[in-house]
Amino acid sequence: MSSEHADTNSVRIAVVSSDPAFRRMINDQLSAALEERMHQSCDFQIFDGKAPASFLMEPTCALMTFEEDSELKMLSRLASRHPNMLLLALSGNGSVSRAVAAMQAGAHDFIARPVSAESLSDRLTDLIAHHRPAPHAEQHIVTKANARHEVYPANATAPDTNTNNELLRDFEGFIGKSPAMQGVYDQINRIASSKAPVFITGESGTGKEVCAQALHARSNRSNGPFIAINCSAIPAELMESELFGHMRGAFTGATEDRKGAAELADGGTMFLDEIGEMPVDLQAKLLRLIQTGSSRRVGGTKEVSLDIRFVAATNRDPQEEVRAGRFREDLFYRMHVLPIHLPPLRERTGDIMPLAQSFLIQYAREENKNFSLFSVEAESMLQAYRWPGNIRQLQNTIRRLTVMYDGSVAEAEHLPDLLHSDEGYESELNQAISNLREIGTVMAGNIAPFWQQERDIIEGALGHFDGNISRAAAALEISPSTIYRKRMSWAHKEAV
Ligand SMILES: Nc1ncnc2c1ncn2[C@@H]1O[C@H](COP(=O)(O)OP(=O)(O)OP(=O)(O)O)[C@@H](O)[C@H]1O
Repeated sequence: MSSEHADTNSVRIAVVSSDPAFRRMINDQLSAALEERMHQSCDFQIFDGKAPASFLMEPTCALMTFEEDSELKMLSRLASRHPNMLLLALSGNGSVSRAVAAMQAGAHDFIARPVSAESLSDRLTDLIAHHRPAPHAEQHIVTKANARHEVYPANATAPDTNTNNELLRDFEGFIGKSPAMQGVYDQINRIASSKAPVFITGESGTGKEVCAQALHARSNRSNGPFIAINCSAIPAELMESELFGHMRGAFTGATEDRKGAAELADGGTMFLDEIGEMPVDLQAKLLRLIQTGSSRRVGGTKEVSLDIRFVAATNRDPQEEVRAGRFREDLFYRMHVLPIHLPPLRERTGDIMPLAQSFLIQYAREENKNFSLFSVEAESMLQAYRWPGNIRQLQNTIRRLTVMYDGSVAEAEHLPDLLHSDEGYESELNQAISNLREIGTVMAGNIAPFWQQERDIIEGALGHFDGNISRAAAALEISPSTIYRKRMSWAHKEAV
């Protein structure tokens, strides 16, 4: 495994497998065999079943087990997102059709399992030595160097050349330079080297997993393992053995001794995603691990001392979960030492376009499309929308657009109906009105009709932006069509 002193030339290898025995083989045998064979240190990152949303630093190679047809999608996503990464698929079903399916999904090689650490390390050494990354030949990626020579259609805005290449991230996998995110990066920098637990909160899709990986990458244990456990994805009855491992015979089906996530994370970081979903009795055992730094396998008697940095995340209100008895109070206070909150996208609207632009370029490349820009109208709509599903929703919106349509400019009509509707705007207005009522500031006769006040606000914004409807709409976080519609209704009101 990666030593604490691994040099910067280490070979980065990602492992994605829901099979604990395979993960254990990698940890216990492959890493040493490979380092010996390659005469180079190797950094392993191990993921339990679900391929990560993104890597902080692209691995040279990824090993992925796939036993179900449904996993092919994940394989093909990994392959298309990381065209330069060597991708090795392994399956217990060594049939020709399985191998063909893997290669068609983008794997560079296919290996039937079981496979010994020695043959796997021989094969890997050979593949890595001969792997030539695909050149980044797609010309629709505008780089800083050639951006000045691009000609943009009249109704489109030139992309920010600092953000339109998905390889350009602002901070360890994050895109976004808003003051709110600068604050997050600053916090990550300040706390990364501490061993104290970190507790990340934030709505779904705000980047909590990206944040956990950034903390690991900036820590002095970045050469150690990063083990991610999604507590909502593991059945309750398997969770204890997933976390702590088990001894042979500990329960039906435990046919051999097995390390759990805790032992695998020794020397590195353990990310407990959706920690509030962990069964309460297991939370007590996790607390003990955090407090004592020692762990015992299910059915075992021996305690092992471990050196782990814990990072937990939840998209719920943890204090509310404590009140409801779903989250142990003692565990909450033990984990809640260094809190980080990821702000929702609607509170950092300045990040919307850099993110959208980067996703557009990335997905256009994956889908073999030419999209490279947004029209001014599309941009206004993206900026005006409130993105309740945050960055994940923005990502999905842009992916859908690149799959469904063609062209080089992403237009307003390529965006889903949701973004065209005024629903969000209307409900906010209603909320504002009821707030006003509540604080008793509405005094009949002493205040102008609502439509006139609304007109003053909108006309004020238009004046500020020299009559530019798109920019005024974006600033007011409403769609341009709302402004057109309101203007018609005021004309009508004034005429009567
Ligand atoms: N600032 C960002 N820049 C680029 N991509 C981001 C950013 N934030 C999030 N993402 C991407 O958005 C998607 C969702 O992020 P992530 O899984 O980290 O969110 P999450 O908060 O952990 O969500 P959940 O609570 O639903 O698990 C991922 O594909 C991630 O790579």
